[in-house]
Amino acid sequence: MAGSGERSRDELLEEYLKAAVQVTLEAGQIIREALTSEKRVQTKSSAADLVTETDQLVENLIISTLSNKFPSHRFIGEESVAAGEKCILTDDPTWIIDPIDGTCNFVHGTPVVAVSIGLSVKKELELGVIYSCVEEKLYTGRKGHGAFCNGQKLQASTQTDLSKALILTELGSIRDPVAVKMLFNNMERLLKVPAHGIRIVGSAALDLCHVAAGDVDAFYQFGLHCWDMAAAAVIVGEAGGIMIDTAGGPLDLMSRRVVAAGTLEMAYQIVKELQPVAYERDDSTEDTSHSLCK
Ligand SMILES: O=P(O)(O)O[C@H]1[C@H](O)[C@@H](O)[C@H](O)[C@H](O)[C@@H]1O
Ligand SMILES: [Mg+2]
Ligand SMILES: [Mg+2]
Repeated sequence: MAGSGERSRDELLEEYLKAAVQVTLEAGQIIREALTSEKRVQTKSSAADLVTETDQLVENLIISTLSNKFPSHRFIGEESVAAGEKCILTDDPTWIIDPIDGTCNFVHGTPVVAVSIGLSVKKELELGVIYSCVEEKLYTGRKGHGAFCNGQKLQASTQTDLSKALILTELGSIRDPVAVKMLFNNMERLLKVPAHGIRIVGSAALDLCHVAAGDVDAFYQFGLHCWDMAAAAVIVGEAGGIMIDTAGGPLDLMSRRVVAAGTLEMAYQIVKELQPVAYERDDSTEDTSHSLCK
């Protein structure tokens, strides 16, 4: 039991959640205000993998704010990793940050953009905050304490039949013809079941919030990153949903692939239809770029 001077683990996690919410709302306002302004756009792993000065400014704001409050914490940020920082998860409290999820939407002024901040402690995802900046919908989840959208409790879908499912996915920023063909093949296989429909909104984090809210039945993707999934893994789990590997095993945060659904039965039916698209892991240190998608 913590002494009177020390805070309990529960109090610490509550403090972490509060700090994450505060900086997420601040970041969301910056993004909302910059949505229709002139942007300086650069590319990363492909001509469709975009980054703007707002992504970088927001990530710096989040990291500086949280590291000032919690100096012993570590950070995995999408744009810091793009600038060469390592994407390695240790036992230390680690914030896993996507400053703008939906940057391509942001560049085009499409109002489907989010900030995503997850926290891992001893390699366990403990809390997640995702803010849909234009809708002003704040999704939060803390392990063992439920998931909420603007304070309303979230409950994932109970649908177990793939032929009655509405599914979300993302094609990502890969433009290699073979990989694109494989991504479309997976969509075709699901439509042949036939699933009710497949939708693409351009933000994996918001896709996963829809799974947590129960207004779609499942999401899957090959090619997303740990910062797209970290916060959502807590929110989906706390809403009664499930996030697993595309091969059916437990979620592997660094694997660049995921199936999320309201029920395990739904997730397994999707796993059965999917053919793998191999991407280099987020935490990969070898040079495998010749054989894997980036
Ligand atoms: O780069 P941001 O942070 O916008 O993340 C998106 C990826 O770029 C897409 O490839 C991916 O398909 C998802 O849409 C993901 O949300
Ligand atoms: Mg992202
Ligand atoms: Mg991003």
